[in-house]
Amino acid sequence: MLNSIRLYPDRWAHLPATIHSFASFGTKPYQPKPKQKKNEQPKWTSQRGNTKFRKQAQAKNLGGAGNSAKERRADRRRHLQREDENKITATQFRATPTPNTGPAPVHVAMHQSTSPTLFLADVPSLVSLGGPDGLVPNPPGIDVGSIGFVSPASLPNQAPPPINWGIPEFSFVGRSNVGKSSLIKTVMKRICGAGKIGDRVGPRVGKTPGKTKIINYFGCWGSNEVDYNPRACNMFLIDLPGYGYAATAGVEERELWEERSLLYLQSRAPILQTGEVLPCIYENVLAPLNTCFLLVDSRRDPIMTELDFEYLDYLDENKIPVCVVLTKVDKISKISRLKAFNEMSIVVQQRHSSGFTQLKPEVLGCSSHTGDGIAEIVDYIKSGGVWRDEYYPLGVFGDEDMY
Ligand SMILES: Nc1nc2c(ncn2[C@@H]2O[C@H](COP(=O)(O)OP(=O)(O)OP(=O)(O)O)[C@@H](O)[C@H]2O)c(=O)[nH]1
Ligand SMILES: [Mg+2]
Repeated sequence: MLNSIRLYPDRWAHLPATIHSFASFGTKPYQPKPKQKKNEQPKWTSQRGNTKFRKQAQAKNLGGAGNSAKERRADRRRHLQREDENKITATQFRATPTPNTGPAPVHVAMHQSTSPTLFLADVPSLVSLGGPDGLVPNPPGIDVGSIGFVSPASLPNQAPPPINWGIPEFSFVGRSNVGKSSLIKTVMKRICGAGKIGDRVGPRVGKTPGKTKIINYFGCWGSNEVDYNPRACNMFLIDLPGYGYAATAGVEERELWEERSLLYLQSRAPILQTGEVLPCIYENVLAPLNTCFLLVDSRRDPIMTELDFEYLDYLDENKIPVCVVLTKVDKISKISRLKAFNEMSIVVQQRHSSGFTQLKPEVLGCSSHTGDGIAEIVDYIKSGGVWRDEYYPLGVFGDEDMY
């Protein structure tokens, strides 16, 4: 025990002086005093009139030394209360050596989609699969040449574009401060060389969690587009408020954002309120939510938090295609990157084997600061996201050259 006190000197430094002197802790473990029997009088009451006791008590400042009986009672109550508090503190801070567990073991399970070089280089390019009669091959990708802020869509009077416009949407979700807005901004810059078109600005980035408070739509137009109106967009990138801790808002406000984000996702997903899953196409309308990028901070250990899992469950229930992106990879070493990718890949594999089919098997990674991995995310989007894996009946896209 004494050794353990020496091992953890800091643990004691902040304790009040009374605790330091308390029971010379460490020599023997704390034992609670036996409970007083019901009808037994407390010791001090039998000595109430004892002048010697009172003087001793006064000297030790133990209470019971006041002038009137009332004062003495109050003194004793305070003393007993203090003693109780000390007991709790002493129990809490008892010096028990905690085993030194050392750094967490690194699980190295090589997986095709997890090597740190792969995420920089390998996102499958669009493969035209062809299809049975009546079906056309995958759309040849989404043409995006310019990009800009379209509208917020958080409030009822800020309705998102009607789903029958058939414009694909890519939304970015994740914990607050994970880097959603930064990623959208960087993707926008990669696509059109700037984050701004006219007076339309890019997403706002902030150091404090909770910067983005409403759902923001960023429209992307074709490279030859001259009419920058939302109807002419070829796709939308959607910046959502983060979940988890937010420094800029209280719990209630945060919960409101979360609820709005979840409702938005549900309303754009290929599943109806009745529970019926749309086969991507419903009355010639494509469910607009193409892919939901779930951003996870690559520095986290363990990589996924409870909230991330809850969010994944929600996305799964609503049949929303999810692609996991590890962010801020510039902040960690190569070995930590490998560890993060492996850990994430194991999570994806486990989810797949438990029937979570909406999760894309590839794990992407990026840094919005250095630009690593951004080209792959842009490629993924431009090549049609999850749509590249599917077939669509002829005429779904209306004008064939929409893409
Ligand atoms: N080093 C590094 N920092 C990053 C990266 N991406 C974002 N950040 C920083 O992380 C902080 C949060 O970035 P945001 O893009 O505002 O994060 P967010 O997820 O939109 O946050 P909320 O809007 O609060 O939910 C900012 O200080 C960014 O500069 C990255 O790839 N590398
Ligand atoms: Mg943001």
